[in-house]
Amino acid sequence: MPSPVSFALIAVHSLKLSLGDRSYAILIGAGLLADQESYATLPSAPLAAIVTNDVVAPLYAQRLESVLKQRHREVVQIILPDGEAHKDWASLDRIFDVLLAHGCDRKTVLYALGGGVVGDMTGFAAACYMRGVPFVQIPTTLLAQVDSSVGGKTAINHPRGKNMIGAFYQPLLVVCDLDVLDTLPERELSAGLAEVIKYGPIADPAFLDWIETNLDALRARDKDALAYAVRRSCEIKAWVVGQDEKEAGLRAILNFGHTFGHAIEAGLGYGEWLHGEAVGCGMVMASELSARLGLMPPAFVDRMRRLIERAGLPVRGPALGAERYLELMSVDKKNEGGEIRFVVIEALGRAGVRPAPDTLVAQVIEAHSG
Ligand SMILES: NC(=O)c1ccc[n+]([C@@H]2O[C@H](COP(=O)([O-])OP(=O)(O)OC[C@H]3O[C@@H](n4cnc5c(N)ncnc54)[C@H](O)[C@@H]3O)[C@@H](O)[C@H]2O)c1
Ligand SMILES: O=C(O)C(=O)C[C@@H](O)[C@H](O)[C@H](O)COP(=O)(O)O
Ligand SMILES: [Zn+2]
Repeated sequence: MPSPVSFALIAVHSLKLSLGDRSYAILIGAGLLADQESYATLPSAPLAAIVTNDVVAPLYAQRLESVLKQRHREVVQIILPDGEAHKDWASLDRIFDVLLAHGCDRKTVLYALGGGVVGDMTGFAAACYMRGVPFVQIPTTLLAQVDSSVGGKTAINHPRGKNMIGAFYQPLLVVCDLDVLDTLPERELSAGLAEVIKYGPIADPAFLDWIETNLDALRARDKDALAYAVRRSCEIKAWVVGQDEKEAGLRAILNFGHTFGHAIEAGLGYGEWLHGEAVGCGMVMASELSARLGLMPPAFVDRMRRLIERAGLPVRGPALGAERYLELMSVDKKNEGGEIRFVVIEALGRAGVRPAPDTLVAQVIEAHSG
């Protein structure tokens, strides 16, 4: 595990995700989106496309287009409908239609400007268009800055399961501009905190302590606190992905809370609960499972539930019924041979993946839903 940076005023910081010739920088700082310097290492190409949505476009697309026009002859904007419900084939088709209509070629650079939904779809479009074009992540939500923009998981949803159609495809660069978090709705900030909290129990107990101490500052959008949270989260994610890009093993720890969380998202039809909300609640359930398997003490479940609640997140799942949860969780990429596999905490800062008896999982669900 990389040793943590000190919690102090951070200007622009550059981390590296090491993946051989596909390594890339993760820039973190204020005002980076409209700073020409942020993009200096990118290849020059005549054409570029900004992929964004109808909420983010009015806020930031023009600013990005102005700076990119200094690098590219033509910059196309592709504005998708907002929301998780649109992380689908129709949005992907729209991206391909516009790219083809503008004669975009293999050198065309795609810039994902938005949250995780835009980032995941732009990455998948970049992986597919002409069998692969370069793309850049410019995450504009806390969740996207601490998690989805880093690591190259790209996908769309299927009604039966979350992120079921996708590819591993790495960006050339990630640009996290902390200033854009100013306009983020409070509910979305809380959703991002779920993925920040995740890194503590799976990899870094000291970070969990730090989050508990600094949660109020994070919710008040203190820039130093946010800078540290983004930086430490990206450090941990880059450390994991750098060792296991395609989730042969270790990377699955980043899925803590997601087996239950994805069931909630799919079960409610994508969008009613935010991804971060479902993951927050899913982490309470996965903590309970860890305790019922005898791996962690009951006090750990209380600690996680209290922190997730303090972050402004729901801690009880929707009343879908244990049987429906189990049915939904039977569609999960971690499953093997028809067996549902869960990320559990084995010791504070260490996670593992294992199956659990349906009866035990049902008890966990009954205890934390409805
Ligand atoms: N690829 C990965 O590794 C990974 C990791 C975590 C999550 N995800 C995916 O990410 C998605 C969730 O991402 P999200 O939480 O960013 O949701 P999102 O992309 O839907 O964005 C949340 C909301 O905030 C709006 N928004 C974005 N930036 C804004 C800004 N600066 N100011 C005001 N509004 C803004 C968006 O338009 C949207 O309405 C899910 O689909 C999830 O599966 C992927
Ligand atoms: O990067 C990863 O690996 C993660 O699991 C990060 C998760 O936060 C993210 O939600 C991811 O998209 C879930 O992956 P999936 O393979 O379960 O779809
Ligand atoms: Zn997630």
